[in-house]
Amino acid sequence: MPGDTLPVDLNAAQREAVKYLNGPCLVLAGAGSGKTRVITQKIAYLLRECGYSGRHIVALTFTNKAAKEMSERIRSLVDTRLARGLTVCTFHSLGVRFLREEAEQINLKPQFSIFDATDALAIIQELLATTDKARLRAVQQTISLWKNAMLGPDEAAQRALTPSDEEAARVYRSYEATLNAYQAVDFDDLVRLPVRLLEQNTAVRERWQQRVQYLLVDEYQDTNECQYRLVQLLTGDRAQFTAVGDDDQAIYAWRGATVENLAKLTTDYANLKLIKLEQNYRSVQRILSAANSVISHNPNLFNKRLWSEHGAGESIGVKAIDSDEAEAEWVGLSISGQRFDRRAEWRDFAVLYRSNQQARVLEQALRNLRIPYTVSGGQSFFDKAEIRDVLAYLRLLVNEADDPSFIRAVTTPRRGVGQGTLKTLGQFAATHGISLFEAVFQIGMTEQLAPRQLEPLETFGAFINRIQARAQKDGPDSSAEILDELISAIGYERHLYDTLDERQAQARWQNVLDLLAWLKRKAQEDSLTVIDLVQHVALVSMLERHDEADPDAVKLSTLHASKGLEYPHVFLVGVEEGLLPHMGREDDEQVLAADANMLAARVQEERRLMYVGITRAQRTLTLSWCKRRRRAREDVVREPSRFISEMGLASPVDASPDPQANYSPKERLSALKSLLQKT
Ligand SMILES: Nc1ncnc2c1ncn2[C@@H]1O[C@H](COP(=O)(O)OP(=O)(O)OP(=O)(O)O)[C@@H](O)[C@H]1O
Ligand SMILES: [Mg+2]
Repeated sequence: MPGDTLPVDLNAAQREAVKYLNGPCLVLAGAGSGKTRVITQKIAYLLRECGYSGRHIVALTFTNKAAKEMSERIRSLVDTRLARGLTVCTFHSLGVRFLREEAEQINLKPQFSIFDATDALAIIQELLATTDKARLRAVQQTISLWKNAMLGPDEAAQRALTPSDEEAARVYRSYEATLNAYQAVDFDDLVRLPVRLLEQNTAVRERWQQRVQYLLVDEYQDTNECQYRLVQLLTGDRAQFTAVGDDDQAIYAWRGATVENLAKLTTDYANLKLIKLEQNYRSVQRILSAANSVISHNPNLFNKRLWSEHGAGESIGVKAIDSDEAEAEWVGLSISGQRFDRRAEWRDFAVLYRSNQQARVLEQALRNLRIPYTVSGGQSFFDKAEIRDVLAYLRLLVNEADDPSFIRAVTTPRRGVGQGTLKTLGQFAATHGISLFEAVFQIGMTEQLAPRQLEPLETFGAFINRIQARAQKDGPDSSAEILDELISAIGYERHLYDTLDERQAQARWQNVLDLLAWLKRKAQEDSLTVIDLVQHVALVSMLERHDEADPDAVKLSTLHASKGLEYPHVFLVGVEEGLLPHMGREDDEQVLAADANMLAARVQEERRLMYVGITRAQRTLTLSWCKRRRRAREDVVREPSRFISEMGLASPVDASPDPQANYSPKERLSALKSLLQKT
């Protein structure tokens, strides 16, 4: 029998959740109630007390960062030896591992490429032959929703009712064929393909069910249909799993996630153990009350109310400011002042916002004030041109069939391969059903290209082959060396200085160096070969930036990316109608205005996002909204968000928690001076 050496810092309900092993278990509870803690402690319990081997436990988190934090936490709780083989990762990373092992079963090479949203959009653009961004994105979104609902091109075509869905269904078919030709999968496939294989192939299913003896899922409310199926298939009839979630924090409906998955568990598993947690360990009571008050305006599936022993805390501040620039500066000054007054660290502060576009002014203001900061959830580092350039080479090394990477690599830096050459090469490849890279070695025999066209192609081919041979032969120890060799052989630094002004070239080269340093560190830490690295990178680019180290810096983050995290002091900026709740672009606004149900659903999802934001705060929360904001080069008049009045604050407008926060810079400076004199 397992002993009872659970740590004392679990309450009765948490303990029950940790120790429950008689089948499926759902922990349903509000923010900060220790759901994630239940998962970590349960893994430790399984390893230490119940004789589970790490190899048989899989824990799924929502982001790579959350996975990393969870692994570290577990390693601090149990002996490294015990945790060996343990899998803590995102659904998508698990999908990559699965597909690499099972690739042959679905006619995929284990070195398949993973296409991110930008790659996918480029393919759709080519197929649709339009540059209308809104239309492209709509098609992409529709395909993605179909994939997540496990609908293939045929089924999609059958169900398509509107002309735009019919168009999307046509594109879907060619899109699949294109991915196939490139030996590539997109993000949705990382879950969809494993599900399909597990459903169709009994031997594979039994093997995986043997392997996954206990499964844990964090942030369960944001799983989609496909992810739900994966959980079911991996755990089989034994259904040994624990899912934790909070329906009030479901913020990914727009990506096909469905909170109904929570309710569905209760119907699919008659023996489901449902555990609720009610004590919040994160925030002071005022913050919790505000969160409870806002979310009570939504209809919900499960009723829950949180309480905290942390005391009332300071009152929540709401600041109205003239413009977004003034708001950013005010936030920066307040943080500096509070850091001093509260003897806090920079890392104790987070600034959260609804939309990525808000980051730019905030970054500018913090830079001006010399406040260190990191940004997460922003425009991905991996979307920068220089990063995509370098990664194209790596992707091509790993998967020769990746034509988009071939084109990018062979033309950057310029090496005398022009559009005409590429076109001839493309036609040759298409006629023979081979990749562009293969075509390089075969087209020479046909005299379709002049010698001066052929020569740079062949040189390029030989160069890639040479490095490829090393990458395939050498183990993780050589990853760093191979990377260095590749970058210097490409001559990328010189290319940047040749094509850009010095300042830009310098900035971009620095990004490349950062990428290399990060790749090398990853290779070393996790003992990854160049091939492993490339697939790893594709996943990181999905949600988060490469901010793995935790420097003492203020955290700037979108609300979406702040999920699951906590900070002593939170500034929630831009709390305005139109921005939070977000109504999207103008065309979106019109669509919403015409459809009451859609509008209501949107506002509810935005309200949950507001709830997520409020509940990130441990000790203080300050909101701000701007009377005017720049929108597409125009100043637009704004109103405070309805969510502010829904918080039920005593005197909502301009009630600042910290009287000093209302000081002008000059006043603040003198306040600081006087404080300095006193101490
Ligand atoms: N029993 C406990 N005793 C003391 N502290 C606890 C306890 N349970 C959780 N905590 C702490 O409370 C905070 C919130 O816990 P955790 O992050 O696990 O909550 P959560 O329910 O996952 O929140 P979210 O919904 O935001 O993801 C953490 O700092 C955690 O260490
Ligand atoms: Mg959590």
